[in-house]
Amino acid sequence: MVVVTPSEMRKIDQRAIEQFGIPGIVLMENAALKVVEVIEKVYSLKERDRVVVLAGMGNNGGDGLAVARHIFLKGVNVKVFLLAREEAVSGDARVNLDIVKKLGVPLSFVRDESDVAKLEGSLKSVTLVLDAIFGTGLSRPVEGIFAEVIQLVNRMLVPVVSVDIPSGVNGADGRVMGTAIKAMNTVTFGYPKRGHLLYPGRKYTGKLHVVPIGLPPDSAQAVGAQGFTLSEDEAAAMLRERPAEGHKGTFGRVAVVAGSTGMTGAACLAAMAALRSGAGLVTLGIPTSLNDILENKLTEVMTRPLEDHGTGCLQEEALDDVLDLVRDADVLAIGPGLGKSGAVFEVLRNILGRIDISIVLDADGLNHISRDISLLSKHAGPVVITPHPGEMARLTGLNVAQIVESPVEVAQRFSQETGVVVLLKGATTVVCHPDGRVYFNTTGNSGMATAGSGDVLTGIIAGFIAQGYEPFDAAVLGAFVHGYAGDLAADAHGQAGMVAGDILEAVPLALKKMYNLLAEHCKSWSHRI
Ligand SMILES: NC(=O)C1=CN([C@@H]2O[C@H](COP(=O)(O)OP(=O)(O)OC[C@H]3O[C@@H](n4cnc5c(N)ncnc54)[C@H](O)[C@@H]3O)[C@@H](O)[C@H]2O)[C@@H](O)CC1
Ligand SMILES: [K+]
Repeated sequence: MVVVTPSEMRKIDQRAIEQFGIPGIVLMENAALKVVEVIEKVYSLKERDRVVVLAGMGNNGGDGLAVARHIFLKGVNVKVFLLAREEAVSGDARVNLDIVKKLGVPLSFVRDESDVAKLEGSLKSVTLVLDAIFGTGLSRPVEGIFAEVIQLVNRMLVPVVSVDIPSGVNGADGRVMGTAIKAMNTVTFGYPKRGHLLYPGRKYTGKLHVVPIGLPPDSAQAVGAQGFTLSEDEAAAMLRERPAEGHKGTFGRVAVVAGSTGMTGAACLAAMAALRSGAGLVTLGIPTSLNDILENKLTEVMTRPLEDHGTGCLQEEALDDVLDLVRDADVLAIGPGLGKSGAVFEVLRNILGRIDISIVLDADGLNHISRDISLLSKHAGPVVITPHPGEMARLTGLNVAQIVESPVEVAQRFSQETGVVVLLKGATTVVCHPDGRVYFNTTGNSGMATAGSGDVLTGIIAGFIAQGYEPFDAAVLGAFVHGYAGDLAADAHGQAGMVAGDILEAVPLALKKMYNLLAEHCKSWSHRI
């Protein structure tokens, strides 16, 4: 599903109106009818119910006024509070304001403290509040009477449906502009906006309903939108067929170089995740002193001892063996638990210059690369990096707060500057392609913020690349499957106590569910597993 920015949405609306001659008031009416449909489905309003509509001066307010009219005509007790002077309302919103007035829909103005007190009285016995104060036209921080009204609604803990986006949430990046409505449901038009999917906006949005309003087909593509998210169906549709006649080689070979003393778990999780995501063969390169431990811990993964001079940490002399290990592989996952010694940096530096298979670079691998990010551009094959905000901070020289505030901008810029696929982990993980595409991942939960979770993700992505997925698709699907497995793990164990091993164990089940979904959609295919 395509995800747009407010400015792309403005272009989409403009194009529908100017190039296709669909009047703006028609789009507004379609939008309002869809909001009414969702409200009826979720709340099944009766005549005795009381609805308060909060309308701003723009088209978002216009939508709210049109919804108020429809609810009024159904006989429901509705009251509109307009947060604007009447003269300030123009265009399509004005048309709807005039209709509301002529129909006699109860209408009050909120201009000062005493009006806010009146609103508070009305909110005491309300069934539902419709928030149509600001939409995608929000252009500055919310202050004054607007902030007071929003905070009042949040304080009263009444059920809120937001029109298009919770008022106060920035549609471009999910930032709260001073204060914002906490909605239980949000009905948005045509396409989800980035602000619905990025935190904190995602939390304020509640359940998101994306409804059609009669826009011309492929509107988002026509204005060059490059954001997207995946529903379960869409993610399942990305899965590659697993040929019945396939053998180990068909499903690819993964080399994992990981681990050091005290960090053998990272190596195990990454290597096993590659197998669990469907790769045919996985070989783990591991410092020699740790080989016996790994041989014991792992059954299906092959191991390859690498020179460590008894230190439990990779030494420069390991390079030839690493190059040999990689010779037969389709992809190299390198980094988890490798440690911070200079020798590891030397190995990494030499590998990047000498091989051309895809590389998934994570954890300590990324910390080493921060010393010289030009190495990323030197690699002849595709590179996927999977930093968390701390690692992204080291890579870019920014601080963590800057990364968390603008994850998409930072990841996108880094991807474009270095030519690598950047998967930036977060509550909403984003994946950026150097060509500008951005994926917003919505699976997963905060129980996944647990040691080793990222190692599992690295393994899954490598496993997908080995099976022939394009590196960007592997990262996108990897983020989806990792989060999906995390959700299954949380169902089984709860978010507090789940550990990375639970996520790993749930990966095959997540994949099975997705393959089954795919099979349901195309019954004729023969790859149900
Ligand atoms: N044809 C269209 O363009 C359609 C637009 N639709 C609705 O229109 C909305 C966008 O409408 P608009 O562009 O009119 O914008 P909004 O209705 O979101 O609000 C913009 C108005 O609020 C003011 N404003 C912005 N930030 C403010 C702040 N912090 N404090 C006080 N005032 C502030 C602006 O100056 C402007 O007057 C969408 O969210 C959607 O709900 C829908 O009706 C569908 C069709
Ligand atoms: K709104």
